Amino acid sequence: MSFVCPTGRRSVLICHLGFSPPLLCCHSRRPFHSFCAAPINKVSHRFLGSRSSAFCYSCGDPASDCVCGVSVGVSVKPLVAPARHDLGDRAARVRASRKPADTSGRNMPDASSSDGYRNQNILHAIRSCRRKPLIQLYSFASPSSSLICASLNAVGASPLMSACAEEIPSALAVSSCVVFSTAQITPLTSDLILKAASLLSSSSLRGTDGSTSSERRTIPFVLDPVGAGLSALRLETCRKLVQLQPAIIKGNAAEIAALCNTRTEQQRGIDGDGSDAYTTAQRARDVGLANENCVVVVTGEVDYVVDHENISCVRGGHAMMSSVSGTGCMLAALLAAAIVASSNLPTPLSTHKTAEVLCTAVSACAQEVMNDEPTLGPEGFRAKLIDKMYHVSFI
Ligand SMILES: Nc1ncnc2c1ncn2[C@@H]1O[C@H](COP(=O)(O)OP(=O)(O)O)[C@@H](O)[C@H]1O
Ligand SMILES: Cc1ncsc1CCOP(=O)(O)O
Repeated sequence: MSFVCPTGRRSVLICHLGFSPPLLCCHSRRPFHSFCAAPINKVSHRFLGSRSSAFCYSCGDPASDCVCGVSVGVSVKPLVAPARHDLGDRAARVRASRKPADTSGRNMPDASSSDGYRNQNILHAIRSCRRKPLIQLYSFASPSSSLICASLNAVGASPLMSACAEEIPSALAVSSCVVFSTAQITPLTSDLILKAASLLSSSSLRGTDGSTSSERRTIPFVLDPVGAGLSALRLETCRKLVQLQPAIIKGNAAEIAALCNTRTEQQRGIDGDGSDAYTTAQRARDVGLANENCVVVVTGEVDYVVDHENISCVRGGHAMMSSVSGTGCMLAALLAAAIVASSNLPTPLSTHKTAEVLCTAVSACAQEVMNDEPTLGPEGFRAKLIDKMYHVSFI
């Protein structure tokens, strides 16, 4: 059964109304038997009676374990929770449409088993930054550029795609975080990227106030090794960037496998090739690609986030994401914005945690879009995904 918020802001759903007292609408504060987009941990404590418990509508987990960060509503159940299949029709459909657990990584911690930040809405945190995070992006392919710019703008960050060698110092001086991609690599862009990355890691970068980077905060960078296994130029450029210590490397399993030297055959295009993402994440840790200073995100049907000790997985999302060129690049750009937002939080998140909550939030948005409109095709999905991220909000 679904309801529309009286303020008209969001359509939400409550599966079961056997609770007391009535819930309050998060936007209008009027008694109303549903919630509107709100962090589930906040609403559950404030509005639920002692005889009720809340389950996230989006992921189906108990409120306290929910990691979606973009919950669109909760289903309210009596305290003694009935079997999961008894949840309301739509929630059951959501669960049925979830991606199957990948068996090889089955027993590993996933995002929902983490600490008190599990409900952190990182997209909201990006929007809440006092100054818009400015993300400088190098060498992204034109098919991805519009999606990257739209998604960064949607969450309240600013994209900058300066591609001029002479402009590197001034572009970097105003950047909050940088993303290097090999999407549209040429010998010229490779030089450009490496020049910019070297400047980032040197102490000679001057801030707009004349200070050097060593006197102010360091500017982190994210590496998106697009098609790393496709050509020697891509692989060599990525290898050199890895030496310069990216904060996050984000790639599909084929790309990360190429960086780990586990693939000898040529990658076919830029898409994932069905390599096992979990094994690849383990390998990234074993060979030191993922280390104390560098988190590796291996994307695919299940995303894996790995550093020198932890591997966690993020389930969710929708297969439609792999039908849209640029969703991987978009994720890299949003990860960069999330790094900035996280460092501005009163208690900054670790880079591992930042990557985990960002992947979770993007996956949840994608899943919600397709749950709302299962008949969407790739073009509609693309637009709705941006709109969904734009409307993510806290009460
Ligand atoms: N089958 C799938 N189901 C759910 N999400 C997916 C699927 N395939 C890819 N994604 C998501 O799409 C985004 C891009 O991942 P991927 O397609 O692996 O990257 P790339 O576009 O770089 O090859 C990630 O957020 C990932 O979680
Ligand atoms: C079409 C294309 N060609 C080189 S890079 C690129 C887009 C990459 O998109 P994705 O983010 O899905 O890897």
